[in-house]
Amino acid sequence: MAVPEPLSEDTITERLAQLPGWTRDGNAITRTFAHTYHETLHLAMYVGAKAREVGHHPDIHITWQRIRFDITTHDAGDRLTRADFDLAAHIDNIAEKHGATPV
Ligand SMILES: C[C@H](O)[C@H](O)[C@H]1CNC2=NC(N)=NC(=O)C2=N1
Repeated sequence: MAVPEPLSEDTITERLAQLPGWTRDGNAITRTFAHTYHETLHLAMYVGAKAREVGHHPDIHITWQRIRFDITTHDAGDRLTRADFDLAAHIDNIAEKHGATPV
């Protein structure tokens, strides 16, 4: 399979501007939501199902009433690609649908 192409800095800036709430952390993008501990577990499952569907997987960090998603493309040497931003948009939709509060 072809190696995914890392995005240019200009494109990263553009795509990030379309995803309010997501911030850059080096070569990853990250966003945290608040919910009950139980619901963060549900959210992880729903996002996991979407990740399986699209073939791109976020790192998921769950703590007390917080869930954080970190996304980068490992196949591109941990660089940002369009798949990262597409997945972030899916996560926003899922989080909103399930009543998670942006932090
Ligand atoms: C073959 C398969 O599509 C790849 O290994 C995918 C799976 N999910 C992935 N997820 C993420 N975040 N980065 C990847 O490089 C990646 N690669």
